[in-house]
Amino acid sequence: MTHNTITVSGVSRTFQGSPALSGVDLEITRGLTGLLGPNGAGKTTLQRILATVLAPDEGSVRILGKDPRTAAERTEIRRHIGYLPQELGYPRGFTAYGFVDYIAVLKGFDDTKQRRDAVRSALHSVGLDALSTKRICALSGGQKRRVALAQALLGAPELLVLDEPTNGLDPEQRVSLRGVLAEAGRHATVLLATHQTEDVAALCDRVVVLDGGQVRFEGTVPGLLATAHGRVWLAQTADPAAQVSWRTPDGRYRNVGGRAPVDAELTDPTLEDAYLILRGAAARDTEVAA
Ligand SMILES: Nc1ncnc2c1ncn2[C@@H]1O[C@H](COP(=O)(O)OP(=O)(O)OP(=O)(O)O)[C@@H](O)[C@H]1O
Repeated sequence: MTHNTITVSGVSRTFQGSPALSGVDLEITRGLTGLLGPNGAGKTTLQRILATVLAPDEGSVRILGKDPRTAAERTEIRRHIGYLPQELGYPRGFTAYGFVDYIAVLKGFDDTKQRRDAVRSALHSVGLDALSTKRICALSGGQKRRVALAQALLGAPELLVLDEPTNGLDPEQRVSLRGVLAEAGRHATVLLATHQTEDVAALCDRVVVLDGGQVRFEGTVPGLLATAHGRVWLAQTADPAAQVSWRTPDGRYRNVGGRAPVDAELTDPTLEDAYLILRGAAARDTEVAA
């Protein structure tokens, strides 16, 4: 195990008697790992544990070679983490620059010049140079999200825990942020929770799918895609054999999952298809178990 690796062993976490995570085992290595799953799957709970803001009820994690249960090691981990929570509150009156600079002070950037350079670089990387002196309350939702991402990127941390970083961004911004995240993934361990399967397909080496607090898939993006090969077909009608179907702009139906008819016109699956098929299998397993 290198120091860039995150190891999650038998982690469970319950809220008011309901399990949010149940016996999660994972290894997350350097590069970009996508974290997919439906609403309530446990993605945010897992990310909060990895960001050391929440402790598991059971199991343990090792983050960058350290154990967050020990105060000194937890502090050391926090020095090397950039965390973008799902929601971030901003103190009233701050400009974008002022807020990111404030976080830089809290993160312990002692040298003034280095701190200013780091703040400017983080704001530049999310395309906010021109808006850096604007008050955050006057920014749009997507612009605020970019301020939040800038504070996570400060100082090029070894571990980036990002909860839906591209949420609310317009297509140009999403694509431009892919460049930032891809660059970060060259040097850091990045865990990217998202509902955007296209972002995972475009960016990530590996993918984890959580559902009902359990790991449903852990592997490479091509590995997840391969599970859908031969299971997506086009037809003139919605095929009852499919798990889901929808009408495409050319008038034909895209049928996903289930068993393709023998003479079906198969088409290449997307990561979204593979994810939907996996979700369907999870739903069937739950029905059988009930
Ligand atoms: N602080 C909390 N108090 C009570 N229940 C919680 C808390 N945090 C999470 N939960 C519950 O734990 C489960 C997992 O929630 P979590 O936010 O981790 O899911 P998620 O995969 O991030 O969902 P989403 O995609 O909607 O953000 C949900 O049932 C949620 O209601």
